Amino acid sequence: MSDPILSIRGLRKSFGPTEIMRGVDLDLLGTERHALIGPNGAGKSTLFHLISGHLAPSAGTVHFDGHSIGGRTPQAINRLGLARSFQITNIFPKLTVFENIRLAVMRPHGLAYAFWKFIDSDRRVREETYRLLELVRLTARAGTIAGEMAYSEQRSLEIAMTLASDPKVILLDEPMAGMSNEETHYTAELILEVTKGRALMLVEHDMDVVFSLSDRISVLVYGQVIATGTPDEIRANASVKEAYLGEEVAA
Ligand SMILES: Nc1ncnc2c1ncn2[C@@H]1O[C@H](COP(=O)(O)OP(=O)(O)OP(=O)(O)O)[C@@H](O)[C@H]1O
Repeated sequence: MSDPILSIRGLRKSFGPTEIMRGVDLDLLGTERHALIGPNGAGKSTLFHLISGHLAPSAGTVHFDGHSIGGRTPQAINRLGLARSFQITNIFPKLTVFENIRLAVMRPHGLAYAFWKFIDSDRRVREETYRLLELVRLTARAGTIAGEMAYSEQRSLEIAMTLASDPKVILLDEPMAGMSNEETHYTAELILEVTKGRALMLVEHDMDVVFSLSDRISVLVYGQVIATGTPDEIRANASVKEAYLGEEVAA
């Protein structure tokens, strides 16, 4: 399944006297879908913050695509090809769907908002914007004000915006949160489709999604990875059952 594109070793994070990450080792392979699961407060969001540069590690290393990225800024890490979605907070709710995606397409080029008019004539930006619209099945919504769409459509938009920088690694934080069963199913299919050929790391509480979408799963408990393996391996792992999954999911 390819070599690791992201390697985490001995990662620690303390807030004051409290150690939240207690020596995490984790590899994300180049084209795998890898879910991070664990009980509330285990440190999943903190680990994402440490990978994406929103928090600096207290100790340990994070290597991404040949670069040591621990402690770099989110912008610097993003430029190297790691994109993180923050649910729908990346969206500009008063702009149209098209304008949102166009903005995301332009962002990696460092073009300022003021240049929109000029850029409007740039065929490549338009083409790429339409390609992404189509990829997330929002072409018919191009002219819709983003904030007026259904939650799952806003999620699709957000995924398109995450893809705009053509990242090698995508971190998705609870992509199904707040969705109906139907929306969850739709979004899972979409994630499968749009992350082909890239690495995905996913934090998600819906275990049906986790077990059907993932190539591998890591279980984080109290700031440590207690197991990494295929869905079948994780289901059968006695310490995972005991610490987290219980009999219900394992059955
Ligand atoms: N900035 C902070 N300062 C102090 N404590 C923090 C900070 N951020 C997180 N924590 C603590 O770290 C622990 C892990 O939190 P984190 O949000 O990473 O867990 P999680 O696994 O993502 O939980 P959930 O599944 O509920 O989202 C929690 O006890 C939380 O209170």
